[in-house]
Amino acid sequence: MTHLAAPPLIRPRRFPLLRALLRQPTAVVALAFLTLIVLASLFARQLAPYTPDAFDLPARLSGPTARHLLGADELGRDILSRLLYGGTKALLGILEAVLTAVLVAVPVGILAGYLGGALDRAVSFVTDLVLAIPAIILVLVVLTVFPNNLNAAMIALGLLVAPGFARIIRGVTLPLKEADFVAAARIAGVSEGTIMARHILPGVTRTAIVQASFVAANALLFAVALGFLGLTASPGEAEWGQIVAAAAQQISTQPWLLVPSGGLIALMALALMLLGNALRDATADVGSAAEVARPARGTTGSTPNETRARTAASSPARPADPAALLSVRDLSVVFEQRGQETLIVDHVSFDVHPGETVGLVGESGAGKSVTALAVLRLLASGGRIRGGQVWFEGQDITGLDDRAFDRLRGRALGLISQEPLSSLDPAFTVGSQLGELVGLHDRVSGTRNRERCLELLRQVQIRQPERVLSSFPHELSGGMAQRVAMAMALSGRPRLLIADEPTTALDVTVQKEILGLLRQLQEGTGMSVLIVTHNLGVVADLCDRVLVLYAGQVFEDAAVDELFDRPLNPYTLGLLGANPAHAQPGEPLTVIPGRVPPPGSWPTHCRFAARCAFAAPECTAGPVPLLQPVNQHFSRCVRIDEVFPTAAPGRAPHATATTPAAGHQEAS
Ligand SMILES: Nc1ncnc2c1ncn2[C@@H]1O[C@H](COP(=O)(O)OP(=O)(O)OP(=O)(O)O)[C@@H](O)[C@H]1O
Repeated sequence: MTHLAAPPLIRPRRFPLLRALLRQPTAVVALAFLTLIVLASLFARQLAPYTPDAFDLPARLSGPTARHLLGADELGRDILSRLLYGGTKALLGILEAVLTAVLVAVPVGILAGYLGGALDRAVSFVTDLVLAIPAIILVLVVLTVFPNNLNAAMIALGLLVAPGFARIIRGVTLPLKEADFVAAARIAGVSEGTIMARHILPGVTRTAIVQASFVAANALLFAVALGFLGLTASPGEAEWGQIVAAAAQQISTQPWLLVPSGGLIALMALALMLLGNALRDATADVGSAAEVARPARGTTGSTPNETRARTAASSPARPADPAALLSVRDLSVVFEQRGQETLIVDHVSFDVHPGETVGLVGESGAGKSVTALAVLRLLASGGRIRGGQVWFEGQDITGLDDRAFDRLRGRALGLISQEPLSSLDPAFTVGSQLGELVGLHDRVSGTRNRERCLELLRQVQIRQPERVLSSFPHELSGGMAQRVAMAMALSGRPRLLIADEPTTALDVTVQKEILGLLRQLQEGTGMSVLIVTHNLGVVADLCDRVLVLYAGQVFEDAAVDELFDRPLNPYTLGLLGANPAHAQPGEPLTVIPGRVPPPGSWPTHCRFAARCAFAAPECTAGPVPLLQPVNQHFSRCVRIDEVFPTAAPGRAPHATATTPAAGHQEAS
């Protein structure tokens, strides 16, 4: 029997972006360098060995010496001191440009993306216009109005880069606007202004930081260029552009002079760019959830609808459950075909606790298998996880490299598929294939290897294990092949077994045996099971919890008894109504009218609305969030109150979402 280690607690991590940034050596070096320059400039008076204009004529045009560490210019002025004193002006200019750009671009980008319409078109027009005119020309115009004024020039620069910056923020706002928690806040009656400030703004912050660092790098080069041309500094002033200009004039007599000033500016620009790149990578590491705003905290005196909507608002961004063996959060999967990506699994979240069996049900094409296979990184070619996290035993395994993940899969994570024969090589005996796995996991050979193989075959209740060991796969019946496949999955002593429709290919009596075996194995080993099935009977028999998927989304997530006693989603009602186990003799079986919309043509509103008997205008008004009307019972339906007055405990649903029809229909 496998003893489960208590999963380590997931400690909430603070400052995830900073942590991700500090894991990158280039970012650490760039940050350290920039901090040094800022501090040195701020404390120039204390640090500089001379005043910026102190002459030392004997030392003129000297290279580095003990008196002048970075050399002296054509008048014998100390280069180090001049660079230190000139830093404040350049850094202030950068700050002005960045602040102007951020203060304009972030609100404008959010407003344009969130409100759309005329404002969006106006921003788009202004952006195109500004991008068509070279920034330097507009800054020169500003400098003719405000001669020699770096502040005016840098504010103008900030205004000029703001439209492009705003366009990026707008792009990040668009998907956030469609997020479930934003829909929930809207349904709860939260004002648009509050939604933008509390839900959208935190979601665009990281993008804004990355962009700001690129603006800073450009602003530095711009400020130096203006100083170099003498447009924002007087000749001989201790200003970085002027220091470079003076050094450039002496290039033939003392080329060294360009090294400190040019080097400093080049290194600073490089550090800012590297920091921007590192921030972008760090943002990607932290995950797409990085762009998901924290939901609003509930307030006292909320109406039930508001409370529900807020509860739901927390669900897409709800943290991984530290008590869960497997915690999937906001998992999205796309398939690419002919260069086009189609969303198949859309922000699916669920937990599997130690020893728990969780069922994934839904009609064909709902995304059940893709969800399960994505957890195991076994997506068919063209499939890709686009977002979300998978936590296993308290560890975020989303970012594990393939080698580390391989060590997990096949050991802690096992799989049995719907086609057992496909997991067996027809060219080798069962003994040879099972023995190979035992050798890999237990590092035993010879008699001990064979003993373990026999033990595994007995564990899956194969009566003549010796004979089966020497059999080839084609000599096995379907049920026998599935038992062998289970023995192979068990050889790594999995803590979680993913069973992808394990009985689909088997006849009814064998199905029962295999399901009974699965239950016994689960109880005997304490492992958890995630089972993909069409069959609600299997769910009722085997599962502790069930997740109803529809068109790539979770429609209902509840404990099994709760789901069967008190379904809170019209789609689940439809599935239950269509279950042949509930058919009355002589009565026609009910079916859900219509078909599941195929991936790529999902509406932005409730995906089930077109087939739902309870559909009302609010169902097609916008995206429908996953609500939590009852503790640990989630449902994606905006009409729970009206359709299921049952949300109050103990009351059964009065209505069915299905229409009568002749014929037979399971969940598929
Ligand atoms: N290899 C693939 N290439 C392209 N699209 C795929 C691929 N595999 C799955 N899909 C898409 O993903 C959708 C969901 O597939 P999935 O196998 O997860 O459905 P399911 O809910 O398990 O249904 P079923 O019970 O019929 O297996 C399919 O309808 C299909 O559009």
